[in-house]
Amino acid sequence: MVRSREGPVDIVKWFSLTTFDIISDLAFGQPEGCLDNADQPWLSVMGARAKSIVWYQLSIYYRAEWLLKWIAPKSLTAARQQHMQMLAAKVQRRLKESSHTKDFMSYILDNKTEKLTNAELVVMASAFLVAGSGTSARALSATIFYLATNPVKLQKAIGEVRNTFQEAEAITIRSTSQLRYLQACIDEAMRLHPPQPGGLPRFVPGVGEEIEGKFVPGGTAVGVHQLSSGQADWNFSRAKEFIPERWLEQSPPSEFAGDDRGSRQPFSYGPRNCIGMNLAYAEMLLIMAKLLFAFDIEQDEGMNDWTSRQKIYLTWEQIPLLVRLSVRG
Ligand code: HEM
Repeated sequence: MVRSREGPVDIVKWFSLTTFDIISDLAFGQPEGCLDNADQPWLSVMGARAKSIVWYQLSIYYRAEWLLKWIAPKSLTAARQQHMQMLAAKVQRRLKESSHTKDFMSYILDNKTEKLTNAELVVMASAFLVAGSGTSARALSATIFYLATNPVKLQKAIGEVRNTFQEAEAITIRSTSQLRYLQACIDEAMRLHPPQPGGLPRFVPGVGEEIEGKFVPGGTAVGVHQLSSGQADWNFSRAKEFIPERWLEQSPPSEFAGDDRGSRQPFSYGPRNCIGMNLAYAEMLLIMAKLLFAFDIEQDEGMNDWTSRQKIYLTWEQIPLLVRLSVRG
């Protein structure tokens, strides 16, 4: 674990390294060793790959994929290619060395009814690694940001963890499921700063459908913009404030009883929503509980506008969030 005796640490980077190692281990039976080698290429390549997606979307929208190789910045195209090569190498390594424990790949490879080609396995690897690491790291970073900028809530979350556990070894996936306040902090952070901030498009089927009282013709792409719906005053009371309590049952019903909780769906909704949601909560609660148990946390100067400074390229641009961690007194 990182200590900031030498100064602040970029918590975005350390969460990203942690979640990448976890998903790599679960999916491929091979932790990538990112926490021991913070300068490995995976994170930078994945960041550049995310940025390159806007060029693909643009060219698809205008039906001009052939233009891509001229308009997309070369560095982004190169990062995308490097990412695919690294994924292909990872898949090959896993195919050569069968895993001692059951990983996600075991189930895919054991499936004899639908055998996947190498190319399909690489795309599947990409889905697991990209969907399963950056998203959780983003939610964790946002939770730390909002806690560090709201010291009263931070103390409440720390209190819950330290009163529940007397020793670090007792902090497990099973035992952290009882941390209601911490879970509410994560939910509130994902409301204000959803890891997938945009509206994931879906096409209206057939000739069209009525949506919210308006007819929308078939073939139209529709979606609910998560960042906007999470922060809309008509969905949430005191919408711009970080108030984890709104996610907890309260009696008598609080001022948040009228919140439209369903308007916020960070894991999407319906048959193609996130298959990793339960895993994500388990992983986030475990990481966050261990961090708050062991460290006192303070935000570094100049970080107050962290959320408003970053751009969105399908997902958030990765800019550092500097915090000071000191071993609890
Ligand atoms: C806070 C953490 C996470 C968030 C906010 C999140 C969010 C999402 C969202 C919004 C989608 C729908 C994407 C779309 O419709 O295009 C999705 C899909 C998916 N997620 Fe997650 N995710 C998280 C963690 C994970 C984890 C840990 C895994 C690990 C396995 C994972 C695996 C997937 C996969 C494989 C899909 C595609 C499902 C499908 O197409 O049927 N996610 N996720």
